[in-house]
Amino acid sequence: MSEIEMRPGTRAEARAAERATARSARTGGIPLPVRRTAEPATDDESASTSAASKPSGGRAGAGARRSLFGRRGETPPGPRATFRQLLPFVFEHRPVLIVVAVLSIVGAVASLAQPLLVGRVITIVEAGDALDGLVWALIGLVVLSAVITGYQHYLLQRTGEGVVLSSRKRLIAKILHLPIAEFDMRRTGDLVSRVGSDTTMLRAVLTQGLVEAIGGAVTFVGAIIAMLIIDPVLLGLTVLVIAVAVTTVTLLSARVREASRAAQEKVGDVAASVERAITSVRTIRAAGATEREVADVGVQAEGAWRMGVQVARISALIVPIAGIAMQVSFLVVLGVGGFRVASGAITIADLVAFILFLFMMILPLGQAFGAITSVNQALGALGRIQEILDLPDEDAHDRRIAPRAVMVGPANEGLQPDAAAIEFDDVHFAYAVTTPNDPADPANESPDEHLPEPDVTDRQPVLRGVSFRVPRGQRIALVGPSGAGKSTILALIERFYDPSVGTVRMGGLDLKSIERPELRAQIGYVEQDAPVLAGTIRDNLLLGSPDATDEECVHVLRAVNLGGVLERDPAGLDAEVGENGIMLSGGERQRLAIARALLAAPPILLLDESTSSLDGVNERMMREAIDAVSAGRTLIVIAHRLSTVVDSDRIIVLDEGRVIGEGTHDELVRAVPLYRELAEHQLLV
Ligand SMILES: Nc1ncnc2c1ncn2[C@@H]1O[C@H](COP(=O)(O)OP(=O)(O)OP(=O)(O)O)[C@@H](O)[C@H]1O
Repeated sequence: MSEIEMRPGTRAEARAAERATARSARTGGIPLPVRRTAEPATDDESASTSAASKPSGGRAGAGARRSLFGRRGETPPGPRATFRQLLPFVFEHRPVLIVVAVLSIVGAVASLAQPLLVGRVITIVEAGDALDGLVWALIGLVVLSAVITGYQHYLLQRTGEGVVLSSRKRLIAKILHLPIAEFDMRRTGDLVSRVGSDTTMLRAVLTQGLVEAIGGAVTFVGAIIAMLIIDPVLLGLTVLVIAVAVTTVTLLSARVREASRAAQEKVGDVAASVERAITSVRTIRAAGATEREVADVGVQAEGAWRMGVQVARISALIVPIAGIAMQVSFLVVLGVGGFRVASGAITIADLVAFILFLFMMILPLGQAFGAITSVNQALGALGRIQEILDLPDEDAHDRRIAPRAVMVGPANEGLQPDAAAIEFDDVHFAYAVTTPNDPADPANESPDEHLPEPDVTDRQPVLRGVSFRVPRGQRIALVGPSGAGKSTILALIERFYDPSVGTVRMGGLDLKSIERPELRAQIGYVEQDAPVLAGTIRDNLLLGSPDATDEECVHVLRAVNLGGVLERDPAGLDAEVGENGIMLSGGERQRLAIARALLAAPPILLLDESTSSLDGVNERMMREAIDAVSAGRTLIVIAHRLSTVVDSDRIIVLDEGRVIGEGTHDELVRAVPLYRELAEHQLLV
């Protein structure tokens, strides 16, 4: 299995490895011991980790990863959608579809009238009578059919685009509301592929599928009735041939659906690999790994190609089956029909009309076969879409446990003024990691759907009984070795995750009783990594405060020592920052993110200090920025350079998920060996 294929299943491990590599940089070059919680969780601890951090998408969650664990290159069954799940997407466009259906019926009737007119023309010509307006009527019918077909085609294409649009909107809205834990376990590229590629498959249902089948059905039934009237014997023979073809196609269609779903999953794998390669292009280049990455993505692309070819192979069987059915029935009708004309059972005009009706019957049959293929392909893709749509939102769990949040009305209503701004009370937490079972193990087969159940394994605790208080208006620093759990503490305050045991409070209220938007309105959060989005400086600043004026933007930029970036580019606030803010230095990115948080003027600011750009100038600028932002608000800073936080009101020292010391810099240097070690390495004592 390639490195890329392994990736999602081992994400936490990969992350741990990355952290290990970055460790010395993160501690400012201090050779701190790796603080890994190697011992197994106690019962108490593992119990404590379950509820909140389990991935919500249990079975569904496994689907995205399942293809990566396939047996001998086969893709095990993945998420499947039913025809009923497809209907809401189609029925959203009911009015247009009704128009199309009516047009189809009119077109079908116009088509059905043509053989009758042709038969009539032959009879009149045979009798030597005048045709009068019959030819014109025939031409009119042909033109009418063509116009109806063209307009119907346009309407269907347009509606197909509408289905793609609405499915994309629903999917992206759902993705952006998923619990953060879902993103820990899913590959970005695969999610992007579902929005981009899977949704387009739904279009085919309309353009080549369902609605044309309505007109087709009318033509088909009409033709059968006409043929029955003309010659039941000939019809019987024709139906026999066609019944064989229909049975074969129906059997093949299930395989089309499965192969199509697998093909879409492979496309998701390709997208995930491409996303990884592009987002890490500098690292890959620097590591001389470009060709290997190209080859790896190529392998993924070939996987997608192989599955695409498999779909083509199965679909290709359907086309000749329809063709053979048509030819055989034509030959049968021609041969047997010739005998019947010779024996006087039917006239030549009847035979010609019968043959024309035969074509009319076979055409919708071909359409129906096409519809079966495209509907099955769409169901394959819809399975992947529905898998995400069925996941609960971030706040779904809250709605179950707290139907009405304690805080109603303005965000700070209900907060107790004299309570601590933030308080951790015996908090335990572990990230849940879902590892798909090996599908090769029959014990893992779930009998009903043959889907291996994910094995949700609670991992070692990251926080173990953490308690501390952050009084209002104070500046608190969290320090400790890499992996001690500092960023996790901020993630719990933001409610990206909930504690497994214990309580986190804001203003005396359990965070779980505060609705997330209200909670987050109280908090500014500056992440450690990639905190800047592609776009302009203005885009970045206005992200959380869309109504801020230019003056306010410039003011916060200056407050964090970023006035310079405005001067060096004539575009000023409209200067582009590049993908992930690549056009800015690491320190500037961090300060731009602080400015963004500052603009919203939150009473509480969480700052996960960057581990990079720790040269003297940046460090000074960061210290000044922190001074500026701490005025009049509660500030919790994760510090990797103690110099930026020595003058904090209090410093909390964490190690292996526990608070091992708390106090001022001087107190901690005296009392906590780990802190003294940190301070010594950073030449602060
Ligand atoms: N999303 C996640 N999924 C699974 N494990 C995670 C996740 N985030 C962090 N961890 C693990 O939790 C532990 C604590 O991580 P955390 O980021 O809180 O540490 P930290 O003290 O902030 O480290 P650093 O100083 O290096 O940023 C680490 O072992 C890490 O691998």
